[in-house]
Amino acid sequence: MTIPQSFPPSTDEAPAAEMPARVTPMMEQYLEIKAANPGLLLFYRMGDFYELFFEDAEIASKALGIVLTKRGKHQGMDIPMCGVPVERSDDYLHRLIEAGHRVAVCEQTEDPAAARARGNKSVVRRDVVRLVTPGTLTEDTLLDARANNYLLAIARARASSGGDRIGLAWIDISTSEFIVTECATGELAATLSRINPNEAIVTDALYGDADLGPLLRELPAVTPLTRDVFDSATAERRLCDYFAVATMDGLSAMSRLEATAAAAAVTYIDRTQVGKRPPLSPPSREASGTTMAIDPATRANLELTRTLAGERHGSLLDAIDCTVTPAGSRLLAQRLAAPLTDSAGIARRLDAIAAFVADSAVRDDIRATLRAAPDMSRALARLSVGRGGPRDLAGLRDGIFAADAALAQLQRLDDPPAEIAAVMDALRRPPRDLAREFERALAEQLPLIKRDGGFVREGYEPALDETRNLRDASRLVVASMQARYADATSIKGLKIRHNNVLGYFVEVTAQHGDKLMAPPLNATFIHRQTLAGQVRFTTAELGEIEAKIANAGDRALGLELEIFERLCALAIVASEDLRAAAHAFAILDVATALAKLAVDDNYVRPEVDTSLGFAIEAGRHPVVEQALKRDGQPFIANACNLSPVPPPYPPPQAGEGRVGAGQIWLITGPNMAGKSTFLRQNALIALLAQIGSFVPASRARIGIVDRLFSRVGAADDLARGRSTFMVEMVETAVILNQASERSLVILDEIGRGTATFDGLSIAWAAIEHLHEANRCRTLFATHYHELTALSAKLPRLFNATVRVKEWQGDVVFLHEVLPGSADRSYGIQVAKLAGLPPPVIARAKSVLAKLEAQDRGQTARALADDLPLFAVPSRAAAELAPPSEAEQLVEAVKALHPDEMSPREALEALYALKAKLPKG
Ligand SMILES: Nc1ncnc2c1ncn2[C@@H]1O[C@H](COP(=O)(O)OP(=O)(O)OP(=O)(O)O)[C@@H](O)[C@H]1O
Repeated sequence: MTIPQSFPPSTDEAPAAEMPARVTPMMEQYLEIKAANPGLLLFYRMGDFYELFFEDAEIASKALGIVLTKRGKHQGMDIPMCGVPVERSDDYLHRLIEAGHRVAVCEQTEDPAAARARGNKSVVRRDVVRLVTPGTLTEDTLLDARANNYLLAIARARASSGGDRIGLAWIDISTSEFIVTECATGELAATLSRINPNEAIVTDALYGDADLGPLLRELPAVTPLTRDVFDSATAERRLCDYFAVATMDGLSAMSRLEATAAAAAVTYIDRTQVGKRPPLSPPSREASGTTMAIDPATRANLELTRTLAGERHGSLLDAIDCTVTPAGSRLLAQRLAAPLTDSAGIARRLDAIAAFVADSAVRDDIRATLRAAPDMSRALARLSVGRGGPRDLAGLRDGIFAADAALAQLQRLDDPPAEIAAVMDALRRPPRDLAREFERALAEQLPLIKRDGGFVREGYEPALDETRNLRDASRLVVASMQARYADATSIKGLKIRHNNVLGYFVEVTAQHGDKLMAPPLNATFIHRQTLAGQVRFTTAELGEIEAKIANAGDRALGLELEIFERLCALAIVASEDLRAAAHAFAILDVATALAKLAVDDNYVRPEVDTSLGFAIEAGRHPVVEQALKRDGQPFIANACNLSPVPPPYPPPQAGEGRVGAGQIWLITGPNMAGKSTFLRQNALIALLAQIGSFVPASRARIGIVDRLFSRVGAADDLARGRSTFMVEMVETAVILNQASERSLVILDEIGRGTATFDGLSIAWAAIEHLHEANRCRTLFATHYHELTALSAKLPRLFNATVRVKEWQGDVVFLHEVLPGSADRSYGIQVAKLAGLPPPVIARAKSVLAKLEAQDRGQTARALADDLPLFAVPSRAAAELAPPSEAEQLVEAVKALHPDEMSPREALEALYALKAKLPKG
């Protein structure tokens, strides 16, 4: 929008007259504030409304579906305007934020009377009190209770070892969590999809970067900022300032790059909260490699937190989420997004679940306690930025009492494992006096917002009781006045009512109106308003009593607000202890929920160690099993063994001798037999084991998986100009280039998106590469039965198939995974089941018969004999050839980002480049 520099005039806040010649003081103020907040919609407070003008009004009216009106003119043109009532502004804000907008909320910061006192033409002072952006929300109404709301700052720097490094800092101000980490640029996509931020901030230069820019612009909201926000030289100072400490050393160990991102995040929070600093936990550092790396495609394909259609229902998270509190649900989502790679950490979580599996009585009692406990961390965050209400104080009170209840219940556990012992310590922290004080202070029924008053309990503060009595006594006087007036005028239906515009008034029906307006009654009753059915009056006596009531009411509210601030301050002093207890509740919720899931759905404790093993007995798919159960269908459990050495317990249906040696399972089988389900269930079991959950199997031994890759399902990515096949190949390339021995790879029908022979050849070569170069644990499902010939040459390749039965020309799916290979796909039978017209089925059968006459299998067997299987170029060899000096120089220049460098950094870079030149 272009902001008009000169404006039609007016003398006050009344709507501008048609075609005035000067800028109104109010519009002048509006334009100044608008110019100071570029890129944001301005909610400009006028009485009970937030008004929007010009292009803001056009955008908001369209996004919110509200009426666009006009107010005065500018340069002969109407000024578009729309408004939202302050009372319901949260709802409108929510919709604007969802639609990707950011909003500056501008309030009146003085009483209109004070403005009038300054002179006729004075405009009420207004200031922006807050910028509402997707990553900096605190209100319950604006937040999803079950999901974290992260603001992520992303900083980039050149590492001393060469290549770029990325520093990341993410904060949920509604819960105070603050985490930092570093990664290589190649890991950014996986890291972003793990953090799943609601808003990211980056430098202008990074936003425009040819490589990383597109990745960033895929996030739900990205705000590019000027370089100073990401200035590494001032980062430490800004962080110290925020945390009010002399040095960050005592709070958190961070790299310079992490500190740069962290400082950018707190600077942005400072800006958006306009001076109110939400308390944040000191940044906790996430060391790289401590979580399982899962790239965005795998995350999406495995439908971890959302299905491919974008629904929570049907995702793994939805299937395993038995938590009873929003904070527990958030923690479970966090854990699922970042499975651990440290077996001790996993064991700690599993121990806690095991304790609650063993003691169902304690588990059920804890869950009942948690169900009634409020979301303390979000209540606390709202109170600390001045947006809390009486119910938030009550939330903290109830939370502390719930901590006592939970502690008593946990003490019934015989020998609490480490995680539960830590939870118990945290639950002891919040000061009990605080809860007792809140208990004494707060009334039974609490209003949502403090300005409504009435939340302080009678008897808590004598001065407040006195003022309230005065106010209530005056109200009684009004009641008796009504009776007296009715008597004196002989109008039975005379009422004294109240509204915000007129205050107290006498109301009679239209038929009695004339009587009060005629002598002698008109000496007492002063006409105020005539409506269709009623006439309204006031009297001098009523005016007086109204003033008394208003004064007493104002005084009472003032006292209540003072008490509120006092209580709020007490809570803030105890905020660290309260947050610790809130987090302990979340841990307890997750542990008891996963224990309940384990018991209800018959999950077992996995054995997770540092080996490269992978042996699942009677594994099931957690989501498909639940869906089948709802329909009364059983899920057929299947074993899987990808361990490099024979395990002590061979899977029940395994073939002779070969199972233990197989690292790649090549699964062939008819359509609809359950290949994809089998692939995914094994990946999900590994994932569940590493978040520290029991798993759907009768036994599972899993050597830590460092990266999980999947290539399943196919969808185009038209937005990025990629066809289905291209997407498939890009994802396959990532796997072949990056999977290591510790990775777990699942590949479903590689190569099916192209011509048969191209597809078969690609699948063939990919398996050889996985076997020889990647050497990772792999599940590979395919309809190319020719690939099974590879097992003759690849010693760690094992053929498995999903069994079906043919019955009267139809196919019956048994869903059993067995050693061996399928001889056919039964595609035509499945097509028949799907309802393809009989002539098409008949024709397909005859075409198939002809095609099968030309035996492709023979060619494949010959290929398996011929191919130089071990000629896969080793990565080490490729890495050995050192780059030339010229290549090194070019790489070094390419890696420079002049827009992100200070003059000093630029000079240093220049020296470094010069030093790289060949001597002489
Ligand atoms: N182990 C199982 N027990 C019971 N039902 C199963 C099992 N595995 C799969 N199913 C059912 O069979 C359906 C098809 O499974 P899936 O999609 O895994 O088959 P597929 O072999 O990959 O098929 P296609 O080759 O056509 O992609 C599933 O939706 C599920 O309802």
